[in-house]
Amino acid sequence: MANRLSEVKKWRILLLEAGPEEPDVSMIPGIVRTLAGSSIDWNYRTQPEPLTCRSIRGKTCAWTSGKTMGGSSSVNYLVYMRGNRRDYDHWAELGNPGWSYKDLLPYFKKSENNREIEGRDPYYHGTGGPITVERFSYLDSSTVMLVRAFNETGLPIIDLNKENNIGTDIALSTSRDGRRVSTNVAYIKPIRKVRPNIDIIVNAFVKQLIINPATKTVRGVIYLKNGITYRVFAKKEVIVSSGALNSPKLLMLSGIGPKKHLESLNIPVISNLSVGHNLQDHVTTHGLSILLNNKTSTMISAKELFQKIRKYYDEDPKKGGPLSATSILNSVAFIKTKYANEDAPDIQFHFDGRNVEEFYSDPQTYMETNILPVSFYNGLTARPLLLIPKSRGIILLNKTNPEYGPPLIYSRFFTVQEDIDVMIEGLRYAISLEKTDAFKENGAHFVRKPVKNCESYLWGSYEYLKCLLIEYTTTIYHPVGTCKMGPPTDKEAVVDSRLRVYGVKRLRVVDASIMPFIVRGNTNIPTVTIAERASDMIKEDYSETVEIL
Ligand SMILES: Cc1cc2nc3c(=O)[nH]c(=O)nc-3n(C[C@H](O)[C@H](O)[C@H](O)COP(=O)(O)OP(=O)(O)OC[C@H]3O[C@@H](n4cnc5c(N)ncnc54)[C@H](O)[C@@H]3O)c2cc1C
Repeated sequence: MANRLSEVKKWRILLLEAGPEEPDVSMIPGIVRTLAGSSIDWNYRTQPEPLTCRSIRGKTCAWTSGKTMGGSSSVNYLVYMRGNRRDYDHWAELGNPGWSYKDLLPYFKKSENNREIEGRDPYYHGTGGPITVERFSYLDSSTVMLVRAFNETGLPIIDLNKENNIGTDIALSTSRDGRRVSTNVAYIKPIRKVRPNIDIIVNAFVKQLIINPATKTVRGVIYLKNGITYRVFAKKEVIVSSGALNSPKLLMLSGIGPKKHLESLNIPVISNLSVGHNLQDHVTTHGLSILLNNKTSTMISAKELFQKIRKYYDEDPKKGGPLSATSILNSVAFIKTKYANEDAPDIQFHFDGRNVEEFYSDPQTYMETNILPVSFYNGLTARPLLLIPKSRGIILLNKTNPEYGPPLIYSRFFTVQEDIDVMIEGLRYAISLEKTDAFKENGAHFVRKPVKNCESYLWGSYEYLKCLLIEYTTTIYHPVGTCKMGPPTDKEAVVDSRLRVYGVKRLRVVDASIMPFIVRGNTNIPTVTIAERASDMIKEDYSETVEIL
């Protein structure tokens, strides 16, 4: 947003970011796990609930979210994915003109600098955009094995970023020469200190919007930096892009949200809207493990690990090797189970590497402490993701400390039975991969030993798989929907199709929170596309022609 809006020479843009500058460490794809729980993570956790995260420490799940320039795109797993045509056509059908797949395809292409264009259809892919997109040069045998295995089950190997994404492939990544390309790297770094009309303040925590209660007009924001409170005023408008967890928090603190909830906290209500409702994410489980054999295990000693790190640092300009990639995380497949009622997938598969013995000996501790680079493992965890959940969560303000305390995240995963049933289909599909030649040749097999707290069920049975979902719940951190876009007739809508907040003037929300329904794929590029689309809408609304500085 800040990049595209500052293309208009006569506009002045102020970008406030609660976190610090993006640290160098986040550039290294292979050590992405170290970023969760670090000082550039908001370190939020879900609230305890009966059907989720029961065997995770404190019966709550971590919900990692980036707190740095680039936001979650600076801590994410770099998978480049757009979702399915139906996702966007559905948004438009709900009464959101301008958001169909046809409307958005030019914006997907606009942000993309695809360095593998020879093998791809230029109708769908762009080469002139700020986000470099390529495959990691490092590939290990398990990554290839998984795509081969899915292919053997009948899934075609396809470009997963066309309109229909039922199939499998090794995913593209938002990286360049073995380094992360976050939105900060792509959009902000190139224009910083180049365009005189953009100011960026980091470590600036926005506490509240300044709203004239009589006219319901947003005038600016109040932010805190180094213990000092500042008030800053906008001539045109304020755009909130704090992500699906923090945008609803900021709106509610400013009096925009569900009346009853705000009144219970003595917050004067400016606009009574369903802010924080409609929370959706791609839920999955840590519970299912695949063991590899000595030949395909990539586990290394501590000494070798240090050598790899040194090698990564020394390589220039193009980084290679295991630290330059997120290896196994890039084997992706999309399937349609018997529950899908559209010609589109309802399960996506991701895999993660793990040390199987350590996981089994103490799953809780392993999950909270595993920060080994992702390319080193002796086993895998198979993660079917629920692409179109029916359950809906909610975000509320923290009663004891609404301003500085974390928001209360009630994921409410699996509160609709069908979500469990679809996921069980996904888990069974994953287990069926064991029969493929690809698995057999790689010596890969499922560990048929029940995990802790699910011992009373027969491994592989419906009840056992359900137990994995409820005890070892996780998401891959794709929260969306909490400031839902919709027409005025939609009682849950928070913003209209031009992303203006209902009942308040001069305020928009532009981030993953506006998605009315979650997309069938990873959410970074869809969010970038929302920002690209919204920037043009804002320029249209002010009838501005762009003159690049
Ligand atoms: C661990 C992880 C792995 C992921 N993996 C992938 C992946 O591989 N592929 C993919 O496509 N997607 C992935 N995602 C999801 C994707 O990164 C997000 O959907 C996307 O970045 C969301 O963008 P956003 O702008 O809505 O929010 P964010 O990126 O979260 O940005 C919000 C920004 O606002 C700032 N902020 C919040 N509150 C305030 C405040 N009060 N004052 C000032 N600033 C504030 C935050 O610090 C942050 O910088 C992953 C996410 C995570 C966390």
